[in-house]
Amino acid sequence: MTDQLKVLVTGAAGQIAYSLLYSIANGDVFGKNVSVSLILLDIEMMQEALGGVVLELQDCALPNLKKITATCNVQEAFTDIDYAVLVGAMPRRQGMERKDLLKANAKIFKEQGKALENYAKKSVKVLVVGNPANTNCLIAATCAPSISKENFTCLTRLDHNRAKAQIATRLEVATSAVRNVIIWGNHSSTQYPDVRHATVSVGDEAKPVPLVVKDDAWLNGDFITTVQKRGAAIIAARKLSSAMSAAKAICDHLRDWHFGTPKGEWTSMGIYSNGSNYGVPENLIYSMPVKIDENGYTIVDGLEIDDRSRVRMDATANELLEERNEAMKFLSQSD
Ligand SMILES: NC(=O)C1=CN([C@@H]2O[C@H](COP(=O)(O)OP(=O)(O)OC[C@H]3O[C@@H](n4cnc5c(N)ncnc54)[C@H](O)[C@@H]3O)[C@@H](O)[C@H]2O)C=CC1
Ligand SMILES: O=C(O)CCC(=O)C(=O)O
Repeated sequence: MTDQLKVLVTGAAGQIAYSLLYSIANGDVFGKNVSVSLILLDIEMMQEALGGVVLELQDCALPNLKKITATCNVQEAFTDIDYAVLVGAMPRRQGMERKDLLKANAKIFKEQGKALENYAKKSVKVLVVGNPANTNCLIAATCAPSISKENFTCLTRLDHNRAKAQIATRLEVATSAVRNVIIWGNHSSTQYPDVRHATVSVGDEAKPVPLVVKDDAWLNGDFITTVQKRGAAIIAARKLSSAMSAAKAICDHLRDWHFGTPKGEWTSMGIYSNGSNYGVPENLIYSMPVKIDENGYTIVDGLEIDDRSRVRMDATANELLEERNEAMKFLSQSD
């Protein structure tokens, strides 16, 4: 494993980045033995604020942090990077759906997809966070045809963590006792948080979550809608979208992608669908359960999908197909 990494974070003067950068720079994501060069990209207007973030990172006196580059220059930002954490995008406000951001944010991911194609290492691993995350990720992947589609992922780990926490709270157990929840589909209110295959540790035994919860009405009702609408609930309360929990989820996603998932566990990631898993259409970024090792991720296969799940999985795929149609219109427009 390499002992030096070049990590780009976009939207670096924004609120998620403010909660994220310390953990990356401190070695909590890529390990304490790796020195990290951080590249911080934000738009020109934000350079003064970004300068302040640099001052603070310097003042943290972190031994792992080899170099910090703050820039609004896309070529400088994307050159030779190992990881691209694409956060920079407009967040939604109260009353909006995430897909309402597509028009504003598609051009960012078109430009950054091209920059990945032209300047990044071909092995670069890309995590798209900016909303609508799945479709922005598809846009970036489409604009970077020489980079493997497997290297493009979007963040659904926040939804995964939310699902886990809801079950743990309900059962009054630690979140670490709950394993193998799944988020299927879009990072939107159509996502399907699925605990049919999840387990909870009771003593030495891992028991199926539905058997321990013993409340199918809750699992098929309020549990699902709470996870689906959690982002909106946070916006309503904070008048700002989630940042601390988003940053934590980004760290979890990157750490698992870099080091692998724990034995016997899977996680949820928005990944490229080639059309051969769980009836998900080809050429979508769709969240699925994956296990990760030194060879990359593999989709957990063979999980039984019941009729109710099928309907939910198709509904979120249909929303992604609609978003893709919109996105392709933006891609066909000249710059
Ligand atoms: N997938 C997920 O689970 C989550 C996604 N999000 C999304 O992440 C995005 C960022 O959220 P926040 O940090 O709260 O927003 P923010 O508004 O605090 O920060 C966004 C930053 O991106 C910058 N930016 C805009 N265009 C850029 C470009 N072309 N290149 C580089 N930087 C650019 C802005 O100047 C700003 O500093 C939003 O789209 C939000 O909806 C937020 C939480 C969870
Ligand atoms: O909900 C949003 O639009 C922004 C934040 C987000 O994606 C989330 O909290 O899940």
